Amino acid sequence: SRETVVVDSEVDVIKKLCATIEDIADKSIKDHGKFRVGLSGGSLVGFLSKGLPNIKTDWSKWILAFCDERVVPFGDQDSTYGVYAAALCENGPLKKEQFIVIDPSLDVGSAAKDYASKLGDVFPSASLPQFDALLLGMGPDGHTCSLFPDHPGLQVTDKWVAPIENSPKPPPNRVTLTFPVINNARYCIFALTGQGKAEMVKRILKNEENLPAGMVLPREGKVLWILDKPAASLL
Ligand SMILES: O=C(O)[C@H](O)[C@@H](O)[C@H](O)[C@H](O)COP(=O)(O)O
Repeated sequence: SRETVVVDSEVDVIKKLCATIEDIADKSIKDHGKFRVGLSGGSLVGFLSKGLPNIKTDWSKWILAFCDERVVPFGDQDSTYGVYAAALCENGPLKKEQFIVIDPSLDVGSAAKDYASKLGDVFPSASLPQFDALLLGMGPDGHTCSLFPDHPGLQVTDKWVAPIENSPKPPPNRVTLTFPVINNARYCIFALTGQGKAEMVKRILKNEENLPAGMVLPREGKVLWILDKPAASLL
């Protein structure tokens, strides 16, 4: 099922996003003792860096993986893990050991295989990883994770993690969760702000065009789009 919530501003998007995460984390920890969440990069990093430290949760039960990650050294400004670690570990509530990270020293294909096996350790008995929540953004072209329009990565169904070597959004080399994993999540949450996303939001949520972000429809789970007024202005 898909739900859309429109709030006034970015501050409200952050509040709604973090309140929703707090609630899902609480339910997940009560249900199976862990909260297994996938993080995206882009503007979501800023939203979570600002909002997460305020939530009430048992941080020790969190396991954080990445919906997609750039295959660059962790110290590189393009490393999504690197930015989250600086924001949430150095003097924040999380420890680096709680993050499931790629091995950036590998080539992209090997990094994808390596990451899939690390996910296997997090979801030991599963035939398919089932994240409690995947936190997503959407690019102005309708991409999400590192799954881009008209890109072969969209069709991958025999892998949990796909290598992307020609990402239209720099840097070019990334690994990304694939749709079998994405649509096996209990919750997928998009957080979008700004007029720059309005056209694509309309094409996906109103016109139902088949773009990557619109293909996020968890089989048994829920997808929630949290938009500020500018991003929702064409709905
Ligand atoms: O690593 C990445 O680049 C992100 O995972 C990417 O998928 C992001 O979510 C979208 O590009 C939206 O980015 P913005 O929110 O910054 O527009």
